Amino acid sequence: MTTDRTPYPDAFLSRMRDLLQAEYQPFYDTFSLPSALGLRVNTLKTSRERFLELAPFQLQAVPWVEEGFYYEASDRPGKHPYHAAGVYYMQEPSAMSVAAVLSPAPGDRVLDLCAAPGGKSTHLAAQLGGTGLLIANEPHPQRAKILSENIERCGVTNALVTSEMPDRLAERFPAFFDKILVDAPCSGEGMFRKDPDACGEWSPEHVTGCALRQLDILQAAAAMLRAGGTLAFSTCTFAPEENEGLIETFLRQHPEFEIIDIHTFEHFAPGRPEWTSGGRPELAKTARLWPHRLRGEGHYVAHLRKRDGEPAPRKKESKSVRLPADVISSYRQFAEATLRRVPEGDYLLFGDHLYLIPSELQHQLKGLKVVRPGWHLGTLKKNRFEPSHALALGLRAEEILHTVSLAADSQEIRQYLRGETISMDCAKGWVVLTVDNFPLGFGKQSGGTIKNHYPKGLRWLS
Ligand SMILES: C[S@@+](CC[C@H](N)C(=O)[O-])C[C@H]1O[C@@H](n2cnc3c(N)ncnc32)[C@H](O)[C@@H]1O
Repeated sequence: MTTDRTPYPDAFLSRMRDLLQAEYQPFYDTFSLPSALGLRVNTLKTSRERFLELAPFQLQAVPWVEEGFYYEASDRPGKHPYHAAGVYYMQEPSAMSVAAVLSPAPGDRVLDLCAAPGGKSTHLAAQLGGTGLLIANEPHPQRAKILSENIERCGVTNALVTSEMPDRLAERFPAFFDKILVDAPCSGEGMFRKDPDACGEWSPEHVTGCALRQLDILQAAAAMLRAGGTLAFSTCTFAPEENEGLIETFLRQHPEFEIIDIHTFEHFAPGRPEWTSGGRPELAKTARLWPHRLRGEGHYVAHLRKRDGEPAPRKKESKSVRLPADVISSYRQFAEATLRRVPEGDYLLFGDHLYLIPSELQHQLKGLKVVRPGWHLGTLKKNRFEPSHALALGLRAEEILHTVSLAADSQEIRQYLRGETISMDCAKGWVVLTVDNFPLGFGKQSGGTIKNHYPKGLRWLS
């Protein structure tokens, strides 16, 4: 039931009033304020400083993430060619805190278990800087596709996208990962202001159901973390059952885990042990992001370390699978004629599609639903090689022999993003079109015209 004043369920509001007491009014007042809009610079593509020189937006720094900025609605960054080039990811500012807490180190094996649409996966990938390995998993097939497109747009070359239930992955990857993120499906109370329709599904029973599902997901995550590894658990809800209460239940069942204090970020408020049945004081080391205390939506983050358990399996020297010689030679012929750096490593042929994949996973993927097995290089078509969009977006302009550099406000950029041909005399054959030196995609020049290879599904409407 809702009051006629707000779309928010009465039971939700009265629970928040009981929990927050004197803080309830400032909390409640935020529901009539606009949500903060955020974008995060993709450091796989550029630095924070260079972005600030180039970006035509009204930006203010998000205090808890160096790469994060607030923008104004009139900036419309989703309509700028930089977005198509993966220069930034539009992400709710509080949500940026989670990868900042998990903070993977170069070379880590990282799992993002509930990953679509990919805000936190692309942040984790940027932190890895092309090293190590990221598995971004999303069980819902349609959402996994969107996740995969975002991984591609952001130029991530060391990630796999899977679409599995967590327990199926846990069978395959025991004690495998150094860092795991569980950004759990939740009752979404923290997003009610941004999206009042999200209230429709809410009920006290829904909250209980979410907590049960989160515990299952956490159990699978625990099995996949190596001894000494760390795990971040986050939700965008206020319900204690899905936050401190869930972590308390998990710790009771998993004494090998401990909470790491994340109060190095001054804007975060401590977790609330008094809102759980057991009241374990260390729950105060988890963090709550409150909309009345910072410029962002409601979020909860817990950072856990697995003290002991199985060590990570050693990296296996897997024998790379040999591909037919004509496949490799057709790829190399293309790459040597088009690129300054030829991406090489362990290849995988998936139908006609050629990928580079992390070698240690060659034999672990069989039987899993894999949406993107690695960096898609291109497709073999009757003895010729056609490069993929992912190849263009995973390269830096300096790594490409022939680029056509377009200004962000040029007519040609809009033509290209709409899928139109462009009249231009440049190097014959494959070229990469760039916006201010950020690759946007392939085209093929002949007779003074560049044929458009920007993917049909991504094209801008006229
Ligand atoms: C909060 S969203 C993730 C947002 C994402 N991390 C991001 O930053 O863009 C939770 C995701 O978990 C997925 N999900 C639902 N049930 C799941 C399950 N049992 N195991 C793993 N993920 C699940 C949902 O489809 C949804 O995409």
